[in-house]
Amino acid sequence: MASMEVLWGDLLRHRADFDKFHLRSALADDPYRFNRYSIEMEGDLTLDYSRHRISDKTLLLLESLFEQAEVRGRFADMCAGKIINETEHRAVLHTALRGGVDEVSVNGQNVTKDVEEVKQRFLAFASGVRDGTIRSHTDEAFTDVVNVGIGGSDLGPRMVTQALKGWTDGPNAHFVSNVDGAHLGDCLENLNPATTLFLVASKTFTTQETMANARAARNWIVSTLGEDAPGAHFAALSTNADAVQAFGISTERMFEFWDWVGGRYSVWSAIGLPVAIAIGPERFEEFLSGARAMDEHFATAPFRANMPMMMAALSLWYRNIWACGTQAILPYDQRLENFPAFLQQLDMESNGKMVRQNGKPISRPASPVIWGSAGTNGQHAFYQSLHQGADMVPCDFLIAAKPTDASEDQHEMLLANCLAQIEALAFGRSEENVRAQLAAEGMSDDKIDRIAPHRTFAGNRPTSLLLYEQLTPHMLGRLIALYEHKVFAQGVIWGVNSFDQWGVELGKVMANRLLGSIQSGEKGEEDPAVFQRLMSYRAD
Ligand SMILES: O=P(O)(O)OC[C@H]1O[C@H](O)[C@H](O)[C@@H](O)[C@@H]1O
Repeated sequence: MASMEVLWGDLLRHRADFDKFHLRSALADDPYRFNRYSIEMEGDLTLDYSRHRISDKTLLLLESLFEQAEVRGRFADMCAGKIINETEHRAVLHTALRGGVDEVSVNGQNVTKDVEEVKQRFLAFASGVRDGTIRSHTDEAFTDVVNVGIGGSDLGPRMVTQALKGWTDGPNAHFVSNVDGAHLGDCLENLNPATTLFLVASKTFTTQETMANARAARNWIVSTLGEDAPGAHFAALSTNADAVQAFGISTERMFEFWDWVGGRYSVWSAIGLPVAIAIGPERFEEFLSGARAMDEHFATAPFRANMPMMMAALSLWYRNIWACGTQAILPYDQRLENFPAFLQQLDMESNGKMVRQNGKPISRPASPVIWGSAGTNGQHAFYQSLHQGADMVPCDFLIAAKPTDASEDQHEMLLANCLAQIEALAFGRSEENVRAQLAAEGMSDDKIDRIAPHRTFAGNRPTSLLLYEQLTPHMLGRLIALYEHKVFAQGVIWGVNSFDQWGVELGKVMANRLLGSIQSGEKGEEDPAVFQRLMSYRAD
């Protein structure tokens, strides 16, 4: 089989086959393009990738790349608990958190058994909070739950809780992450301390922002309910039992997870407790089962029928062969408005690297910038540039056929807008067509010459569509795992370690040093030149 570099060379040369390609004719000339370039799973989830600058040959070359990199074998290694996170010497086992897997052990730890035990504990806690048997210091049922965490200890549970609002029947959920005191302050403004439960979510239990917010929350409870109150008003989700106890939360109120769960992959662990409180244990199990179904699909479906592999392949094609620096995530679902932010961490923290697992530089750029927002809002903001800007931005559109509980007529408008955008991006509008229309409207030739270039859309802009029946817990579990595996497959092809994040350390260390300087007012040798100006503004 050809080596990876030969395959990359073949792909680069193959790009020239698209010099005269346009999606307008590709779609119009081939009535079977959707049938050939779409994948359906479980009868209610479709990936339509027919609007891409690809041919069968593209897919054959990309498939060879996946085979050569042994993506499937690497995934099997991951699920078996091998130490694939080499720089931190850790296994990567978020797949074991979904349950229903063969027994896995890591360094003598029976992972499957521990996962099940902790899950039963945190789901029982969720039930107790929901039915009011777990009560506050003042012997009341909790009305509000505040998750205090950041990064993976915030983005996942925040996004999932909002996405599943249609399935929520627990206390009100709130999420506080930013070290900016306004975040916690604004959240607590309308809450009653007597009926508010805090979940301190931190894998390490040392993160500056989370610990600062947790201390402030504790002070709020003590100042309103007294010194004895925090025990009833706090629980911890963490891997660090000592730090949890030092903070004053008892081990009965601590729900643990393990170092083989990366922060951005942790919503399936005890970090999912706020989700379980919001939707209940049964629906939380359905959420897990969705992810498990996608794990099985990724492990077993052939390349052309494998959604995560196809999405990874298309993303590689545009990133490395077409030099697209960004990719947009556009959910036509207001409740998925935090999905792009969640995927930013998943993709960019996993693959935003320039060094391979073996320490050597990568020969081509890895993770693109991931960005986006909910449709239709984005249409009235940045879509102008998607249609007529200089950069080609491959986009993922997501939409449910049926709304969860929005009105049907407005959902029809949402559907129409979503389909209209993918068509407009693919087909564009030719100058000839624009000229004909302007002439029919009675515009003079002179004016048409001036206006037509502005109203012409080049089109040929690639999009994927993820179309699903409804955003149920099971469906959301599948969608998240789909992107997890997409990111994994790309990481394998680029040869990076997708499971460390050393790039976030330096800023943290420097912030700690600067905090000392800001508190004392004395500039240290390494502090920035602007420091004195900052202090002069603070003094006024
Ligand atoms: O859960 P914690 O230990 O508080 O970490 C929270 C977050 O902070 C770090 O800086 C990492 O970049 C993230 O991957 C992590 O999710």
